[in-house]
Amino acid sequence: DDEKTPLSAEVLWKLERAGAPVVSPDGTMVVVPLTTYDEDNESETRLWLLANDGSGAQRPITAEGSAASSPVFSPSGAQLAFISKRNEDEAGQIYLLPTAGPGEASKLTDVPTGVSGLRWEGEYLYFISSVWPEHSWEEMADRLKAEEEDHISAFTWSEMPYSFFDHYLNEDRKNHLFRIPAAGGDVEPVTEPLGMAMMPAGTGAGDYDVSPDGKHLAFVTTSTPGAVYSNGDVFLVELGKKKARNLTSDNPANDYGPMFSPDGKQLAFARQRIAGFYGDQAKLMTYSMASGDTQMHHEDWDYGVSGLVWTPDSSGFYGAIDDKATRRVYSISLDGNAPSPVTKENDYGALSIADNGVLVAQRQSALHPVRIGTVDTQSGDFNRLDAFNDEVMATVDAGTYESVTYKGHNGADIQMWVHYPPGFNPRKEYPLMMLIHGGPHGAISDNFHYRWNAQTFASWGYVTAWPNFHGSSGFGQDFVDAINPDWTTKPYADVMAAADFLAQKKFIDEDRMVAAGGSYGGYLSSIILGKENPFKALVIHAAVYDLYAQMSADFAVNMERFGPYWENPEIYREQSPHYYAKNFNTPSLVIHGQNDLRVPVGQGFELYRTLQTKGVESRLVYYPDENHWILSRANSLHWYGEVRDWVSKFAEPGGK
Ligand SMILES: CC(=O)N[C@@H](C)C(=O)N[C@@H](C)C(=O)O
Repeated sequence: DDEKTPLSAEVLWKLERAGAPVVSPDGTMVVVPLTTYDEDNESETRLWLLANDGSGAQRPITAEGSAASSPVFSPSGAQLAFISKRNEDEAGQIYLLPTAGPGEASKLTDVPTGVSGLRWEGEYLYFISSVWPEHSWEEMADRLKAEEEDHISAFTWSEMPYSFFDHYLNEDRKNHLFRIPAAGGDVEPVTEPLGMAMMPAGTGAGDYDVSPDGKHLAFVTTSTPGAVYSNGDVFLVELGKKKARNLTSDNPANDYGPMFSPDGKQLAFARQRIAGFYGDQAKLMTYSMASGDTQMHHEDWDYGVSGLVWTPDSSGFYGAIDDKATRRVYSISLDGNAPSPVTKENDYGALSIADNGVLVAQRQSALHPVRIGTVDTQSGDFNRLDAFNDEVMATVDAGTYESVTYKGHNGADIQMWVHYPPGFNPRKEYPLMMLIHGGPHGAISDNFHYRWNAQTFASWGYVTAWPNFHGSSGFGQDFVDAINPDWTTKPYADVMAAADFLAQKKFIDEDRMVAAGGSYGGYLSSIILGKENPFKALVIHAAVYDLYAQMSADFAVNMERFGPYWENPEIYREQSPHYYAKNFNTPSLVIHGQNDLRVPVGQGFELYRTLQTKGVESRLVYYPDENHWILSRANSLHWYGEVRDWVSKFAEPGGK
């Protein structure tokens, strides 16, 4: 169709990105944050109200020019609270808006350190703020101002952790929970009087809950504050009392996600059992508020629990479950019956449930961005409520894709998504772009990726492939853990077998094959660089290239679980890509962001310098203002351009 355009990187940035929806208590309204991007590299998030009454009505409810996020309904549904930084605000504050019609948002808080992790429980709005303990708000405001004026940029640390993903942590400030009456009044500290802070980084509304009668607080924090490796535990306290009880002290690994049942009788949470292994499948736990008994449910179910919401009758949950390269809604009861899938294909997430059981979710696929709708919990049907992006997507000439299964390491079945370019002609021969996912303990689901969009790569004239190699999640715990501590052997064999499998297809030109990966995918790409491989070029983004240097990251691969390199050197010696530099000879595009604290940038420079020293054709793309991910519009378009130029140079695009 001449009128249509491919799903180019430019088109990706025209799309509006819908965040997590929240449904009103009566199920009639859904509020969703929607982020748009403009050509000046600016973004804006506004809240949209979608009617769940069959009318299709939808409208923005927050002002243009004022970012808004984290919507929560009041228990009656008459009001909506959200976080926004507007007018004279120095940091994000709580704003309130009536849901019944047009109205101005009114400001509720004036917290100099800002608010996050918002929940509305009974009469109160609860929130998290990163504060200097035992300081008044006035003192903190003065301190912030003084910091701005003293021009000292140094951080100092005497304990761990010191960084998280893309920012350094200020050790003097702690994450604490506060509450304020929704009707207005003073902010009251909740966790400070307990002498316990919340997790030092990445903490949010999912890390605490208040019982329906407003009497108890459950929250997650580390039971090893200041330690190199933290152990998240669930603590319970009667609000107003000074001592919180650790409900999970018997478990050496993380317990998280506390959620009181609607009848208040049980506290659910998720449990991992292997310390230092983020890929450990989480098990569903309940703690009885009456008896104090803790129970694990569905121990033998070979899936991890995630995205849980309680059913209104407190009999069980719905969850968004990573399931063989899809993410499905499952019904998970507490009556002993096995969990059962509600939806079939694609990728569902961000579940929100109304008091009457209306279940709202995001749904996406490789061919369409996130949509918002209700899920019929009997039939699994999705009833879409939004019309976001329909106009733009109607102009897109997308290719097709399919799930295939091939034989990987030792003949094991490996699932792989294969994407074909628009106008694909199986009688022609196409170049292959092999994509290697990160983690490694995640999976490529049937979802719409903005940073690594397989259809965008395909639209350049490549067949693209995403194998879910050994170590990927959603295919059972043994499959996940099959690559520990040896990160190399099986995934490398799986990727080679994927290339072989595709090279045998008549539509693949085996002289035009390239591979690209980020993070762990960059690790495996650098391993491939040091081994025999069929690729004409590699793209190596934010690579874990030096397992020893990875020790300085916020994720010191394998160290906690299998011991540090000075105790078990062979693990790291065998598997660190930098040790195979002698064999490097595949042209490589190396990409890294300065603010990447998950895989610190030195590793990108180390790899580039090694390639240059060895005279291997290579190019370094360095983003001084990006993190592990390339997030700004201009830099992302640049990234896609660099990747396209590099792969095109070594594997000419298009069918021949
Ligand atoms: C656990 C983790 O963050 N691992 C990184 C090395 C990684 O591979 N990250 C992936 C998921 C990414 O794309 O950020």
